Amino acid sequence: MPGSPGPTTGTSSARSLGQLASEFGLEHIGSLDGIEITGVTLSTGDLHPGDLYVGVPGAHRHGAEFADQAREGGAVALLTDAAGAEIAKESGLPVILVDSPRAALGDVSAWVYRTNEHAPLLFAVTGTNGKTSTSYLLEGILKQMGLVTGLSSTAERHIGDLTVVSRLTTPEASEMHALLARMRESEVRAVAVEVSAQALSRNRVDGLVFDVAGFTNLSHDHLDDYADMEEYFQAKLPLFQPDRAVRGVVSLDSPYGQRVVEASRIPVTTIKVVPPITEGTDDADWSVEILDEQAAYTEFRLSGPEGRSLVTRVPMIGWHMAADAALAIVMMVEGGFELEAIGQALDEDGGIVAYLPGRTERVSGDRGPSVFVDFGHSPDAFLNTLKAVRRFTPGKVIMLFGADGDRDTTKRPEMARVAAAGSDILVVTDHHPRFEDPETIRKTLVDAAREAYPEHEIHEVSPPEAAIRAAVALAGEGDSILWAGPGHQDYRDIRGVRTPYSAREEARAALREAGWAE
Ligand SMILES: CC(=O)N[C@H]1[C@@H](OP(=O)(O)OP(=O)(O)OC[C@H]2O[C@@H](n3ccc(=O)[nH]c3=O)[C@H](O)[C@@H]2O)O[C@H](CO)[C@@H](O)[C@@H]1O[C@H](C)C(=O)N[C@@H](C)C(=O)N[C@H](CCC(=O)O)C(=O)O
Repeated sequence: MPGSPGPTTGTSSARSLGQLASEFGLEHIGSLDGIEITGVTLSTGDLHPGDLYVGVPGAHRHGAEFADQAREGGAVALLTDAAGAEIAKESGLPVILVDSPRAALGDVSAWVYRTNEHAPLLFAVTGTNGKTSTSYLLEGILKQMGLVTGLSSTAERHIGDLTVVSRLTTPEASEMHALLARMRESEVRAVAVEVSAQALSRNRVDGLVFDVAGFTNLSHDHLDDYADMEEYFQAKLPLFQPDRAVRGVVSLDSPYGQRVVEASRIPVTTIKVVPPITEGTDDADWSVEILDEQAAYTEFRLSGPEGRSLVTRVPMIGWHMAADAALAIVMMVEGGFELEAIGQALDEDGGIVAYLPGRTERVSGDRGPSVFVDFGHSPDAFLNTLKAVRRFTPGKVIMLFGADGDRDTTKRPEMARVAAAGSDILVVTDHHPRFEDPETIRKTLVDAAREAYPEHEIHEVSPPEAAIRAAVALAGEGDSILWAGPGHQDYRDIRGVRTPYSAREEARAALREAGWAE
């Protein structure tokens, strides 16, 4: 079942529905006598027999409309609001009433799954860019320290060595707690969780208190969901309050970092790259100095209080990846690990060992142009990745990208301008058009780039299969192609249909066809 962590296997025993109602002081309709629940879900798509189905009023439908389907799938009760109870009154399911099912979901799930009994060390990472990278790097370094780890990220969820597909960056609270219960059964000791602003706005991490919360940066994104940057910024702040995290590590590399520090009500440690990326920020507790940038790795020195320091390598390109790795290390230090022990473990392996699917992932071999596939889809992400690629590219930098349909449209012109400014050649193509006309999206991008850089070489090629082949045909030995946007994803959303598609596979095929790879 995609996205579902699956049922727990029994070490988390069933809980009495009557006890749940009395524990939370909740009213109910129908008898709860003898009813046992083994899980919680708010989606019939993720339902397991024995679940409590939570009927949430959604953007499109009230979840209670699916109560019959839930009962047929094995749900033993419904938790919903008064409107939901009215909708589901013929379902035959006993109903527990709450004012806001979404707001109740986290605490109820934590109780059902006993999440806070023997909880692993919990790390949360938030920010516009670098959430996935920092989470994977945390997981990688924790593994190098010999721990059994868990991961919840945009790309994948990991329970030890088992991989579960991700649908949302941060799963709904019921799925999150079920995931943590599975992790406990697998004796996971430390978990890295990517926390989106949407997750904080929609109660998806309720019922959890993270040991350490990390902030990467904030820049233009998600203005389809938030009225402006200020509202988007404010959505991040609840993570840095005592009911959500014990301590925080905040990067000062974006101007918003300083404001996160000021608004936090938990002890916060700061980190920043030197020389600074953002002028005028305070000195940070920890600093990151980039020592060497190569196509295969970035080497950096991390220096902190009391003369502590380490030098290591992250197997990714760009200062921003070193910043993410350093943030992960300082989060571990705040989580109780000794910097010296971390340094020793990394030295034994020649640096950090982590594979980040579709994060400036090099898909080319030794011959021909270097080709990188990246997930970055904001102006800031484009800027950093293009700078990194430029640094080790002796020849031309070709930027291939498109923009998301039915998502923040205001960032498109800036994406195009940044893409043109940092490249020698632009190839504009399609990404997920969703319900928008792909040609119109491409036109916005091409027009914005042309207006800002009239002399720039721009090609408009659709579909992306043809665009990557066009980019490869324009490239030679010593050149680089950066394909920004699709990253790890294995589909394209075209008019609501997820068509199987992998940019990484397409890029490899294009290189083979051009004779650059076997
Ligand atoms: C805007 C938003 O967050 N929407 C989420 C919301 O959908 P919705 O309110 O439209 O739900 P609905 O279709 O009205 O259905 C109402 C309820 O009925 C249930 N239902 C519905 C149909 C059915 O057959 N069975 C069923 O049980 C649904 O699970 C839901 O609980 O509840 C759904 C169920 O959990 C989510 O899948 C859905 O996320 C959608 C897919 C989404 O795209 N969310 C984005 C905005 C998001 O959260 N993005 C961030 C991105 C972060 C980043 O890029 O950094 C993320 O964390 O992923």
